[in-house]
Amino acid sequence: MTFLSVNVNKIAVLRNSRGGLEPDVVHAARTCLDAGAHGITVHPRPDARHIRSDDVLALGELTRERGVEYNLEGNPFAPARQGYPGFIELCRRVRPAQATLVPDSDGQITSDHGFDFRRDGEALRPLVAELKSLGCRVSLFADAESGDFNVAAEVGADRIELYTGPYAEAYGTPSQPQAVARYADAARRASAAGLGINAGHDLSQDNLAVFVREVPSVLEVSIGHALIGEALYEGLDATIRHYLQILTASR
Ligand SMILES: CC(=O)[C@@H](O)[C@H](O)COP(=O)(O)O
Ligand SMILES: NCC(=O)COP(=O)(O)O
Repeated sequence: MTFLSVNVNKIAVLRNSRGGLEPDVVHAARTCLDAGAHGITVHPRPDARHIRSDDVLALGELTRERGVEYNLEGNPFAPARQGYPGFIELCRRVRPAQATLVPDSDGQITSDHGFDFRRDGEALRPLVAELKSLGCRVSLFADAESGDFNVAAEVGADRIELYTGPYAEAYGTPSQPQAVARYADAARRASAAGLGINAGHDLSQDNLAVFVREVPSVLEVSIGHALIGEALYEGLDATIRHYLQILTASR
């Protein structure tokens, strides 16, 4: 079964909009895990617009206590600044089970592309090596169109995370079949290069079933934005259970 890692960034967006401690990111993450989610994802950004360093540490403790996967995502090249020690330093402090490296620029609204492995490979190599020495599985954010998964494998990555924004955009439109075919092809090429496959960005209860049914070997999806929105209507516990039903039925 494809694992569900719940991204709780959006809980922190709501909390930060007023200051204070509510809604509580750790409480929300615990509720997701109680409902059966396999892990927790966060993607702290240097501007600390949502998840902050203290959240990263607190969720590290929760996931360790619960024995579940912690997936820390972020840009390893963004410099440290006041309140943000840098992505690799956060990984040194919490040693997440999985570190997902994402090439986003500071101030970007959200992630919108994967690595150019030919251009970025040599810069990634020592970072991947350090993360692996910390005990992290390393995943690299990737576009389905990338032709260079062999380079990602060669610099030491264990997995790629397919950036599913374009799939979500194509879903329900006449270009859905071509989009699905592109992702299925990407997954086959990445598997052939020896990489495991994760996927994420703008996945939802609407578009998830087709993705996991048609794209082979997806080990994990990380989902946040749509899921937290859906939880406003359905409740967090019920929403997680619906996602798990979708993933179980698509096995
Ligand atoms: C890499 C990825 O697709 C997600 O981590 C996404 O970028 C979430 O980040 P935001 O919640 O800041 O949009
Ligand atoms: N890696 C993708 C992720 O964590 C969640 O992305 P989204 O569902 O918030 O778009």
